[in-house]
Amino acid sequence: MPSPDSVALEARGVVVSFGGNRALDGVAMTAEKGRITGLIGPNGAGKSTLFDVVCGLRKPSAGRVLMDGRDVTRLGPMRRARFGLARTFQRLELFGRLSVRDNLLVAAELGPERRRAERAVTEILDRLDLAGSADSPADTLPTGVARLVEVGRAMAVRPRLLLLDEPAAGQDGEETERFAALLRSLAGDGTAVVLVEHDMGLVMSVCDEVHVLDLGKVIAVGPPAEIRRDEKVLAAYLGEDA
Ligand SMILES: Nc1ncnc2c1ncn2[C@@H]1O[C@H](COP(=O)(O)OP(=O)(O)OP(=O)(O)O)[C@@H](O)[C@H]1O
Repeated sequence: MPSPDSVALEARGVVVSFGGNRALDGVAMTAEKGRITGLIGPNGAGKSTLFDVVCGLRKPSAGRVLMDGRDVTRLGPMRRARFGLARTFQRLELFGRLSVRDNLLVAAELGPERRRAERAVTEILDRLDLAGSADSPADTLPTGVARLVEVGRAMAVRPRLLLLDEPAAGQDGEETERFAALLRSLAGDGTAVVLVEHDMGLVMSVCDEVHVLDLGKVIAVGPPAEIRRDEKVLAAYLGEDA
């Protein structure tokens, strides 16, 4: 059991229905500071819906969300962001005509580092190895790089809880390796990182713990080595359309 002080995020008994479809059916999950928590599951399992609930974009019909032990279930996305939550989206949400640097500046100027926003952005660009693309308009970037910019924009608000929705989609092998190192260094700073990702190699190599969702229910929680040979998990993925 993690100590209460180390838990950055706790979701309890979360229920979300779309008409008759229970997208989340009593879901619980925790994410700890300084650790990378994977959230995996076949298509339609409920991963993005759980992110929507955690960041305040969707109200659950039952259940609670706690950040640093504080119940934020009734708070909107802006208040949660002020408490230190940042998120990237599966569908890219960059300002296409703004440069990479300006995309990051917009975020940094909203965060705790607004008084040194330009310096903070330069540091992030270096950390992401994006200095060479700083002046490129976001809509000219290859997808893998654009996803990295999204992560940089989330980093620019100095989050304590960072939700990443398929950040490695579109990256090649080398980019994914660099990205894995970045995730480890973010966790090393004390950030609680939650990773939704279909690249199982990445999930299994970087995550400290993995939660598996299937049809709106958590079917397994554990370290990657256990999850990889869990029969319920294997069965859920075998049932997925290739
Ligand atoms: N806005 C919506 N309206 C109706 N149904 C929705 C909506 N959003 C999600 N769903 C349904 O809820 C379920 C969970 O969807 P969700 O997108 O959370 O899954 P996911 O695990 O993120 O899938 P993927 O890996 O394909 O992104 C699916 O059955 C989906 O069709």
